[in-house]
Amino acid sequence: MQPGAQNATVAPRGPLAWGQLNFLHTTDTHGWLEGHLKEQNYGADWGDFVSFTRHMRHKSGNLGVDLLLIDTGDLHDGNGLSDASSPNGALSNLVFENVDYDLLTIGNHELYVTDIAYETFNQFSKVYGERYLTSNVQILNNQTGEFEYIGSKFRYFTTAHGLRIMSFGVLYDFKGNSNVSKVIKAADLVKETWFLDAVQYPEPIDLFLVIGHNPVRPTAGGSTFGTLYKTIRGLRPDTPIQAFGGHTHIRDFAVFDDKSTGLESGRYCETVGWLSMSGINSSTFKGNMKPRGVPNPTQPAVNVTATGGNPTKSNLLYQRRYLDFNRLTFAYHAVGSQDNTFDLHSGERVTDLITTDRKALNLTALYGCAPATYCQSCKPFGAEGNIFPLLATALATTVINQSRADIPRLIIINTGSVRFDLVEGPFTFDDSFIVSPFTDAFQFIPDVPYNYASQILGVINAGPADKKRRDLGPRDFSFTPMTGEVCPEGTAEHAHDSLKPRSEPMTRGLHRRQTTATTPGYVTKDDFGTDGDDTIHSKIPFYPQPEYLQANASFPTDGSEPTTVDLIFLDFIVADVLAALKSVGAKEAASDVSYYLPKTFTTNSYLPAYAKIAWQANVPNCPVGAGVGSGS
Ligand SMILES: O=c1ccn([C@@H]2O[C@H](COP(=O)(O)O)[C@@H](O)[C@H]2O)c(=O)[nH]1
Ligand SMILES: [Zn+2]
Ligand SMILES: [Zn+2]
Repeated sequence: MQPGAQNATVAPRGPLAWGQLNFLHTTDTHGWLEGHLKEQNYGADWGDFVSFTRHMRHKSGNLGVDLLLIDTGDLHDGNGLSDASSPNGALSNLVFENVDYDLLTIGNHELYVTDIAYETFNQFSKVYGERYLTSNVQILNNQTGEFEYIGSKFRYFTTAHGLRIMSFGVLYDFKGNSNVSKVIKAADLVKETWFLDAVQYPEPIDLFLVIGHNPVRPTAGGSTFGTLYKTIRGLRPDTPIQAFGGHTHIRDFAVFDDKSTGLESGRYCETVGWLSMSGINSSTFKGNMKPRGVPNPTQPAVNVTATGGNPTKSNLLYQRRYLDFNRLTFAYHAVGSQDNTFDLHSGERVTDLITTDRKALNLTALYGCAPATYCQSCKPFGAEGNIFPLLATALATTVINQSRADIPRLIIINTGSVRFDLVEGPFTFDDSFIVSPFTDAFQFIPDVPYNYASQILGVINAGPADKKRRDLGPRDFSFTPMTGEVCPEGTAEHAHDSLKPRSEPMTRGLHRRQTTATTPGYVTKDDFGTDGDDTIHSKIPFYPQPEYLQANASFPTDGSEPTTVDLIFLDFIVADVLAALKSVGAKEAASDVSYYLPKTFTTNSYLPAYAKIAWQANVPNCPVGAGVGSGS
């Protein structure tokens, strides 16, 4: 745990059930390897996770069962530890690599920027070798001029206790990658000869493992698991298929059929997914089907939340759990691994490395003192305490081209560029990445007639979901409801609703007010019901937010409308803005677009610039630790 972080106070609901085959799953860590320094629920760091995984491996050995560790990508963009280095991930990947994963796959955030794509290919993928699966992602080899797979297309392997597994790693049909990589669509992948040959491999297959940076629920917009599942099931009617997904940042568990399920394990080092299963038929399995001295999995693959459920004929039994990323949880579940000492030298070394990196990156450098907590979804859009009015003020204050400062301007950003709540108290270099990590720059079209410019926000916010995010294919799921997000109707419903806006799962400001034994946090409903959260939490209010935010500045002071405005927007959303201009009949087009500010002033710049202007005076009286700690 990093200096200043706190441990959780509420223990897990009970011991984990261990089966014949067990999994620990992380996804969408986005650089949060230092842990959540301002929240008790998620206070563990990557060093604690290293100790935990080693204890769990040891325990699996004692129990005579298999344990596989899986990660499904998105390693950067979201935290200073990953994003303050160049290229981002250069230091955090070295921390991440201390976990001995069995299978990993690539996320979209490894492919937006060419340097990062090559760092992933040349460095990260080599650390894990054949365990890094990229069944549908290739990169340009500069030497040969040919595209080659970044990692392995598939991996056929036998576990320590003799299970024979065929595995694939499939990224959703991502379209926002830089031009040095190629993402092969799932519909094409499943027609490729090598894929069909791997599914019909001549050696016995006891289980298919399909991991992907890919929403795990096949019916979720944007997921390609349905395509993969149908193809494999069509050729192999009786073999269990187990999926692990990501990208939508939710806790979710989906039942595909009586021997196929999928787990998705949240985001940002808030969640470690646990899945155990027994009943896999295998002539070579030499371990224990029902390990003794621990609970064993009991749930058949029946969707208990669907009306009527679905019948099961298979012998497979499962348990899924979503573990909170804190030391109390890790120590609780590691008990019995060898002795009473949770911290291992290997873990402590990683904790020290993170501390050293944080110092070297100067992550605690202070821009100002935030006077309050501003959350992404715990308050209605525009309400006091909602982050977006603050961001509109910050944009209006800082996005100024001095040569055009007096010209009225509209500034539009995508709310997806905002990744986390902004907490009362010190606003640091680290926090600047936590809230707004991307480096999207501000473009503009000068002198757009106001009657056109004023319609753009409405058009893009009302636009069909499949037009909203440039990096997703048709049936985009811009909703991304963090399941754990404490939504009034329960989280899984949101996961199925492709029109719900993106949101965030926790509201740190609220945590301070909680005084009962249950702390606010994830409350998940999935196909196995409502008992998946390892620590029982109370709900946090959730309000959907629009996809785009607009600020205005230098408007006439007499309240009249300007005739023309500078229409400013992020380069990330230029295509959406141009399409909207066209749809309202404006003549402005791509050739009219240029940069409003130097490209170095980005979505990661405007909040620090604003904090220096508005929040520096508060620094001497800054309540250090304000907004910190759930349940305190
Ligand atoms: O340059 C960028 C890149 C991404 N975004 C936003 O992030 C999401 C994708 O994040 P995931 O973690 O993969 O879900 C994308 O849809 C954008 O909303 C961005 O704003 N700028
Ligand atoms: Zn992600
Ligand atoms: Zn993603």
